[in-house]
Amino acid sequence: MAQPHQSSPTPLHFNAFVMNTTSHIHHGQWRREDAGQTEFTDVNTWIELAQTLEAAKFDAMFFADVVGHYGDADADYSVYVNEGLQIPSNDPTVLLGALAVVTENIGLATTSNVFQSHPFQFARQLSTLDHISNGRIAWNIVTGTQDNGSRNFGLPRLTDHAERYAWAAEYVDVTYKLWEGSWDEGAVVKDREGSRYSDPAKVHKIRHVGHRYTVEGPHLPSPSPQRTPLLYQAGSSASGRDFAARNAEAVFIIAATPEIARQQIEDTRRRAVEAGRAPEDIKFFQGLSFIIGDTEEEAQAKLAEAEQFASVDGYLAHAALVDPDGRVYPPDTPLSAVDTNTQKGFTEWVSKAITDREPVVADVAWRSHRNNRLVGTPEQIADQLQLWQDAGVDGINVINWVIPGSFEEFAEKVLPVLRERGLAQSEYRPGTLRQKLFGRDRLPDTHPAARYRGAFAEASVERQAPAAVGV
Ligand SMILES: Cc1cc2nc3c(=O)[nH]c(=O)nc-3n(C[C@H](O)[C@H](O)[C@H](O)COP(=O)(O)O)c2cc1C
Repeated sequence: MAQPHQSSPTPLHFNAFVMNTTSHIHHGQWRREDAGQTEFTDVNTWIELAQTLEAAKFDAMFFADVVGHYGDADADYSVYVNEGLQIPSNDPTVLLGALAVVTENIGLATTSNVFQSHPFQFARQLSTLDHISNGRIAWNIVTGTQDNGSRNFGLPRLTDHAERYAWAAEYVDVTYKLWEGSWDEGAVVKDREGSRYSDPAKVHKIRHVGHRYTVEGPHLPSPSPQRTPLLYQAGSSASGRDFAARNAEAVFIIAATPEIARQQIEDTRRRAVEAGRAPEDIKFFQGLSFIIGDTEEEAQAKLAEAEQFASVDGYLAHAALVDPDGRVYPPDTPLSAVDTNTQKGFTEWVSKAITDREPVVADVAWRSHRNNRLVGTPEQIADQLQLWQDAGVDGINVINWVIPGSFEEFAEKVLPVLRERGLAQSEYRPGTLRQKLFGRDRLPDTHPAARYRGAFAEASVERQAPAAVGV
C-alpha cells in the first residue's frame, strides 16, 4: 500500500530505455505484430519515437549498447542470431546525431565501453554531439561483460573485474582532461579584425601519460555547452558502486525490490560523500517495465499475452553466466557456487532477493523477466512508483516490450495520473540536460573532473615564453 504523500511531491524523471537492435531486454516480443523494433535500421523508427517521447516530456532517451554477444562458451552463438538478441545491432552514438537535429529538449544518452574507442577520439565524438544537440548528451560508462566483445578489440578475453574499473578510471581521466582542462572559458574569440579565431594562451595540451594511454592534446573541439557530457554508470558490484560514487551523475540500477534499491542507493551515496561529493550529486534511475490495463482484468490479459511471446531461450542466453573456463553454468547451479567475472553485481543482488531457498542460475534469467515489471491500472502503477521514490529512486528507466507501443501507452495512461500527483513533469526546464536535471550546465567543483579546470594553463604559458623572446 502506498504511503501518505508529502505536501509537495518531487517529480520523478523518466528515461526511455532502448537499444539500436531488435531484441534488447524482453526477448521474443519482437514476434508480436505491433513490434516496431524489427525496423530498427530505419532511422524514422527512432525519429518518430524521439518526437513521441519529447511530446510526452520524457527526460531522456537512453541507448544501451554492447560490442559483441553474450556467453559465447563453445563458440555457439546461434541462439543470439535466431533471437535477434542484440545482433544485428547498429551504433547508438552515430544515431544520436540524427536524433539531435529533430528534437529540442529530450536528453540523448549513449553507452560506450572503455575498450571500444580510444578516449581522444571518443571525447571528440561526444563534444561534437553535445554541440549539435545544444548540450543534451549523456554517456553511460561501461566496462564490458562479454568475452566475445573483448575479443573483437584484440583482447584475449574479458579483462578481470577489478582491472576493468582501473582501466575505466584512467579512461575517464583522459576525457576529463580534454573536456575540462584543454580549453579555458573564452578561448574562442572569433576576432576578425585581429585575425585570431581562438586565443592560444587559453588552449592547452594535456600531455597525459598513463598506464594505458598517452595523449598529448589539445582537445580538438572547443568546449560544448556541457563540456563533460552528463555521466551515467550502471555497475552494481562494490567496485562498480565505488566508481559510480566518484564519477557518475546518474546511476542506472535494476534492483529487485524497493528495499534493495534503498540499500544500493544509500551505499553509493555514502561512498560519494567519502569521495568528497554531495549525496544529491547522483540521481538513481531504476529500470522497470509496465503492463498497463484500464482494469486489473485487462492488465492480467495483457500480461498473459506478453508471457506467451516470452522466449525462455532468449532470457537464459542473455543472462549467460560463464565459469572461469567460459562454460555456461547449468540452470540448477546454486548461485553460491558461481564464480563469474561478468555479472558479479547482478548475481549478488539476485542472491539477496531470494531468501526462502537456495538461489540458482535460472533465477537470474527469470528475475529479468518477472521482476522489475509493474502490472496493473495506471493508479496502481502510480502507487508502486511512489514506493520506489520513497526508497530513494529519482527516476525510472522505462523498459519496453514493443516500440513504440510501450512508450505510447505509458505516456497516454500513466503519465497523466502521475502528473495529477505531482510525480511527473508537465514541461521541460530550459537549457542543457545537466541544467534540466541539476540546475547547472557544468559539473560541480566537487567532481573529480573539475580539478583539471585551468590545470594546464601554466605549462602552456611557459612553453610560449621562449617564442615570445625570439620575436
Ligand atoms: C541496469 C544495467 C544496465 C547496463 N547496461 C549496459 C550496457 O548497455 N552495456 C554494457 O556493456 N553493460 C551494461 N551493463 C553492465 C554494467 O555496466 C557493468 O559492466 C556490469 O554490471 C558489471 O559490473 P558490476 O560487476 O560492477 O555490476 C549494465 C548493467 C546494469 C546493472
